[in-house]
Amino acid sequence: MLKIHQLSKKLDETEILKNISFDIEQGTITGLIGRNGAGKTTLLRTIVGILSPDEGAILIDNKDITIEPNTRNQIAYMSDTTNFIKQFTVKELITIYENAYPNFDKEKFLDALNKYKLPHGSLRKYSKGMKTLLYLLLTFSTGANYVILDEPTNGLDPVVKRTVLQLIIEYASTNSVGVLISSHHLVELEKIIDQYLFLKEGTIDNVATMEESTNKHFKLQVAFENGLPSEIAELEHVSVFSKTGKVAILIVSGQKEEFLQTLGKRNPLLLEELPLTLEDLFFLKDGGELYV
Ligand SMILES: Nc1ncnc2c1ncn2[C@@H]1O[C@H](COP(=O)(O)OP(=O)(O)OP(=O)(O)O)[C@@H](O)[C@H]1O
Repeated sequence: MLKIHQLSKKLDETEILKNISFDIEQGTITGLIGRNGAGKTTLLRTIVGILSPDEGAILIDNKDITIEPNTRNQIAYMSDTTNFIKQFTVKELITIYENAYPNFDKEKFLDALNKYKLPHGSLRKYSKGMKTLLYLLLTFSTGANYVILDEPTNGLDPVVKRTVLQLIIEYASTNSVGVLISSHHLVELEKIIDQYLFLKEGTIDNVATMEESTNKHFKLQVAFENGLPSEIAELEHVSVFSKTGKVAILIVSGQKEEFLQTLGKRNPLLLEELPLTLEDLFFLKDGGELYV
C-alpha cells in the first residue's frame, strides 16, 4: 500500500499542502480533483520526490521512501508536460528509464510501441497525442507498483483520450498497479476511478467512492408553479444547482424519502431524480461564486 501520512508542504512561505493523509491500494485507480491552484501538482510532485515534504511521510508497505530510497523506484511519475521526454530519442528514453527503474520491461515497451504505431527514433515528428501515449507507456513499463499521472488527458483529441484511459485501466488491473491521476476531465475520470480525492485549499476535503457519495447526496429536478419555494432553497442541506423559471435542479444531502415528502407537500409540477455525477459533487464541494 502507498500511504501518504500527514503531509505538509510550503512553497515560498505559503502553505500549499496541509496535513494530507490518504492511502492508495495496488490495482485501484484514485482520481485527484480540485480547483485550479488547489495544490494537485504540488501534492503529486511531493509524493514522487521532486519536492521534499516539510512534514509527514510517504510510505510504501510501511517503508518510508525518504529513509529507504530504493523504494522510490516503486513509484513512477508522468508529469503534466512532455517537455522532459521530447528532448530525447526513443532509444535514449529507454536507457534513461532502464537506469532509473531496474524492473523496466523493455520488450513489453517495444511491443506496445508497435501496437500503437509509435515510430522509434526522434520525437520531433510526434504529435501531442503520440508523445502522451509514449510517456504513458514508458511510465507503465517501469515495473513500479504505483503510477502517478498529472493531467494525462490534457489537450488530447477524443480518440487518443479514449486510448489513454483504456491503457490506464488495462495496466492498473492486469499488472495490479495503484494509480493516482489528477484531471479536470471529470466525465471521463468518473468512468475509470475506484475512489476520488477532493483537494481544496491544500487539504483533503473528501475521499470517497462514487457509491459512497451517491448514498450521501442525490440530485433532483423539480418544478413549482411559482418557482422554487424559498424555504426549500434555504435549507442547509439543499444546494441549488440551477434555477430557470419554474424549474430548478437541486443537490441534496441526507435522507431522500424525508425530503421527497417535504417537497410533495408543496405540490410540485415535476419531481424527478437525476443521476449524480462527479462534476455535481465537484460543484457541491467547491462551486464557489460560480455555483448558481
Ligand atoms: N514554485 C512555486 N512557488 C510558489 N508557489 C507555487 C509554486 N508552484 C505552485 N505554486 C502555488 O501553489 C498553489 C498550488 O499550485 P498547483 O500547481 O499545485 O495547483 P494545481 O491544483 O495543480 O492547479 P491546476 O489545476 O491549475 O494545475 C498555487 O497557488 C500556485 O500558485
